[in-house]
Amino acid sequence: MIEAQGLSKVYGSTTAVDGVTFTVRPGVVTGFLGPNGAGKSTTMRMIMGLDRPSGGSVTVNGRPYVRHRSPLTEVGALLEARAVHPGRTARAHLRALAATHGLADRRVDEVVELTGLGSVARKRVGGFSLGMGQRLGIAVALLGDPRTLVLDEPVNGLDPEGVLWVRHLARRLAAEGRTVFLSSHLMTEMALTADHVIVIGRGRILADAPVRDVVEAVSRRAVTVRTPGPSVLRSALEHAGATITVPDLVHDGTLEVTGLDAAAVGEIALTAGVALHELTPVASTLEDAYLELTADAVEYRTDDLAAAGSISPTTTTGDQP
Ligand SMILES: Nc1ncnc2c1ncn2[C@@H]1O[C@H](COP(=O)(O)OP(=O)(O)OP(=O)(O)O)[C@@H](O)[C@H]1O
Repeated sequence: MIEAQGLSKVYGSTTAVDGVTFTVRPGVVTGFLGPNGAGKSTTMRMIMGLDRPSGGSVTVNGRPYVRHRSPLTEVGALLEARAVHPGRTARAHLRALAATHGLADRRVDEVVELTGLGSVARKRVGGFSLGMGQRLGIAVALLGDPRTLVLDEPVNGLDPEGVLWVRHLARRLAAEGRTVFLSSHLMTEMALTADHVIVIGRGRILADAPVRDVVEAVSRRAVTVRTPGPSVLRSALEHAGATITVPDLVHDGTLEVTGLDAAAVGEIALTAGVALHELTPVASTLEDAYLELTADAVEYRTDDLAAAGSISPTTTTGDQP
């Protein structure tokens, strides 16, 4: 379990992380999504005790990272810019780490096997591809058989087979009851891997909810409707507070409506006495939801989604620059 409470990090005039509060629970894969510079890596570094918070706190399995006596067996991490001596072999690197943490060499063999590094374990790390480097980083994270895993962009640089491998690994580790927190900017990948997502933008939490709720909150609010009476329907819908995002461009009576779900649009059409030839909720993906969440003013989007669905925003108020 990872618990952040009012966690902040300020670098000079940049507020990288702005008072975030969230809990990452065991038994599920939690995705950490956000555009570049959103504060994901900074948050993960604070979880791992590599950056000192400017405010608030974060604990792993009930304690700050630095207060764990054997942190490697408590939490394993893959963070960006991992420093590995390029002249060392992967196995030597893992054995050195294992030795300093009192772990048996047998565990090194296990993680080499688990991460598919068998064929390159005796090669120098300096010659590794990005993908092999990622696998080695994941091997390090798994070395202490930790209850909690923090993986920053674990699929970065992996080929499709590697991406699939990370997905299965993350799901298996969560199914074993571990806490799995992984960041990505690949929305589609996250939709397939994560059960729950925390979306961050400009250092603030934009959504903290099960993946399906984030997607539903967006899809519920976009509907395609086709009618022989578009102008009557349009004014009735606008009167009810909807926005017509795509007007009847090809003059076949098709409108795209946001702000109301399909049921509400159907009822308004009935009241207005307009026939409908089509009424289709627009299927959304996590990518749509994510783009919508991160596109606009933070507070508006957070409140809006919370009102539309069961998403509980962690951010409250505050002026966004
Ligand atoms: N050591 C540092 N010194 C100064 N500013 C920093 C430092 N680390 C991060 N920042 C700034 O803090 C903000 C958040 O950066 P962070 O790397 O946490 O974002 P991110 O979500 O991980 O983005 P990315 O996906 O690009 O890695 C950015 O504006 C970044 O420039």
